[in-house]
Amino acid sequence: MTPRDLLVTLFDAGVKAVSGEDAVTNALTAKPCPTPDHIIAVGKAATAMARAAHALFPDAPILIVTKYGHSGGAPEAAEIIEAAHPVLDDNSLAGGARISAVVRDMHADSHLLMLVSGGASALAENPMAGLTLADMTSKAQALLASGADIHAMNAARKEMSAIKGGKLLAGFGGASVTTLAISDVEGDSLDVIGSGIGAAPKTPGFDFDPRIVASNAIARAAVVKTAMDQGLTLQVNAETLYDDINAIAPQIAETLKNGAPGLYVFGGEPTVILPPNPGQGGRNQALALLLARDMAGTADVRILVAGTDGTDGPTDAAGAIVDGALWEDSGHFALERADAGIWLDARAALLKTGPTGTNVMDLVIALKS
Ligand SMILES: Nc1ncnc2c1ncn2[C@@H]1O[C@H](COP(=O)(O)OP(=O)(O)O)[C@@H](O)[C@H]1O
Ligand SMILES: O=C(O)[C@@H](CO)OP(=O)(O)O
Repeated sequence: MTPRDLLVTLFDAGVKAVSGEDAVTNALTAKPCPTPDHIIAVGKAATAMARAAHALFPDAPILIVTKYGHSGGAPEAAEIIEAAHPVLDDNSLAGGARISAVVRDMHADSHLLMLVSGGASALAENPMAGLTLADMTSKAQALLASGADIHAMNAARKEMSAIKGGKLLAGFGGASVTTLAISDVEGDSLDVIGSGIGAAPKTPGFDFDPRIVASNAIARAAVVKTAMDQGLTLQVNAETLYDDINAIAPQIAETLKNGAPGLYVFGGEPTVILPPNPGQGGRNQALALLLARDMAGTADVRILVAGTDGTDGPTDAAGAIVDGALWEDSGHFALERADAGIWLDARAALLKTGPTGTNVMDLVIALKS
């Protein structure tokens, strides 16, 4: 296996361990929930999670609200709404309205199964009275471009929303709710995932069983296990990617240059400050290009940087694979213009997986020989 193939194999193993389908099947096999009267799946991994729930409860009606292009393979009878991400659009309002209606209309002894994954914040929205779609999109765009982390983004979203931060389930009049969530946030808190669309206020008037069924830590553990099965030595496994990419790249480069041969795995979700009129890329492609710069001239390290959802920013690449031989000075211009995607594509360094059916933030996997 080439080093590049090995990196892709390790990434695939990490993603598979947190796949929407396996996460839901395993959770409901380990601890079953009551037969749902309705299944609501919302987020980028909604289709995969819904498929697993449908296999267990084939008669339950299903509503899927997911990103454009992410509903392939959905159960035939499912009601599907596709919407925009990371900045919401009219369809996000349609998704939010439909979710609200389903929850509101459930009868007194009903059970609701909520399947939540990252992206739900933008994909389904119901603005507080007096706010328009334009109010919400301009706020989201400003926060995204300012490098705000997901906690700051979601605090603002909860204030403007009538269905986030536990407000959706506050309108549930049934008997019980099971929320299964795939975490794409630091700390794996249900209040933050999808801005808390599947969370409940402190003492809900129904039986509530919330569970985190997949996370970045679970993905990294699978990467490490697969690598060790191949005889590699683990040097670092850490969830430290929670800073600006310009701060993170030199730190990782130092660790790799000074460290022993073997496997280095980092997880998290770095932030990016975008220039006006950014080019093509995402935070993983930008971080990959920074690492190519910082590792330039080295011969013993190869690094994969990718989003586990398979779509890095508004592009069709998951991320990139770089090494010390890739860098050229034109990379500086690509970095300034936030155009890493074009630069990496021209050098056949992009990693394209297509939507993966899960989303547990990002992975940096490095092999030092
Ligand atoms: N041209 C670009 N270069 C680098 N980062 C970008 C670019 N365009 C968008 N981004 C970043 O992509 C992120 C949104 O990507 P996305 O993968 O959809 O989000 P998430 O993984 O949080 O769901 C934002 O952090 C944004 O700053
Ligand atoms: O939906 C959201 O609020 C967040 C966190 O779950 O996900 P994303 O960063 O994909 O928008």
